[in-house]
Amino acid sequence: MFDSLPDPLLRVDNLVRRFGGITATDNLSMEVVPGELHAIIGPNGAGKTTLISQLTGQVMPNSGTIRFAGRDVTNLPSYKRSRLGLARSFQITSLLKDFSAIDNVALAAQAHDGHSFRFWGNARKERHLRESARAALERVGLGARADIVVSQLSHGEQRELELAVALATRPQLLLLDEPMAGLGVTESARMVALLKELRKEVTIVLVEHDMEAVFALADRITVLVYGRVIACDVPDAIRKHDEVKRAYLGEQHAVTRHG
Ligand SMILES: Nc1ncnc2c1ncn2[C@@H]1O[C@H](COP(=O)(O)OP(=O)(O)OP(=O)(O)O)[C@@H](O)[C@H]1O
Repeated sequence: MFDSLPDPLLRVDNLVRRFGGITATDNLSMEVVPGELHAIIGPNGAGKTTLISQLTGQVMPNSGTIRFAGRDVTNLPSYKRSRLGLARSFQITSLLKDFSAIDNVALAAQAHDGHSFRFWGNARKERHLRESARAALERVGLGARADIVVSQLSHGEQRELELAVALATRPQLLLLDEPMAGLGVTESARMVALLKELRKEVTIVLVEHDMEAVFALADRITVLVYGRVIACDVPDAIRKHDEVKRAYLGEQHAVTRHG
């Protein structure tokens, strides 16, 4: 995809995070360049979610640095990173089930603009919030479902709504933690098609166990095992990488064949 890599949008250097005796992030360094879809894969417990949580500021590292858009954000709280343009797709569990799809997106946009949730009534009235919320819903294909209450949306639609909520903050970098989890074949295909569109507009870091989706979408793939980066390369090279095959892809293949 790139002849020579542009300056990174995100740069992680020597990141370490321990939980008791476990080193969940073990001297990890990586870069994400503008415009790429960078996937992070690895076996269960490899430290993928812990890494994403450190990028957003929900978990603080023991040591190392995180630079985003040219700034050292290692010690910044989550809301300040969000203002700089770093967004994590909200989990379904954080959607407000009794509110409509558009209310959920408008509230997220409002919170990002720095208003308190106690003024949620305004999110229903303020035109610019409604308009940007509607635009975000259109982008994920939920335009016609804007007024449906979340609890009435299908699982796949709720996943799409999570994306719209993240997009409403107009991020420079979108962090997605397992967007395909729990989706059926048709819903997964829809999500892949949607991410193919979104990647044209926003840089994406994708944590995903669905290897078909990862290899269809990623420009580059970083492979984690026990909190360490064992490889970072384009999909074709990752597929052929001996240590990756041994540590992860080979093992998955064996599970699929015999499981
Ligand atoms: N809050 C925590 N307290 C204690 N240990 C934790 C905590 N969060 C993560 N861990 C441990 O850190 C390691 C990495 O976990 P993490 O959830 O980041 O892995 P993962 O690659 O996202 O796994 P999965 O693919 O199963 O989601 C695991 O050994 C996990 O048990």
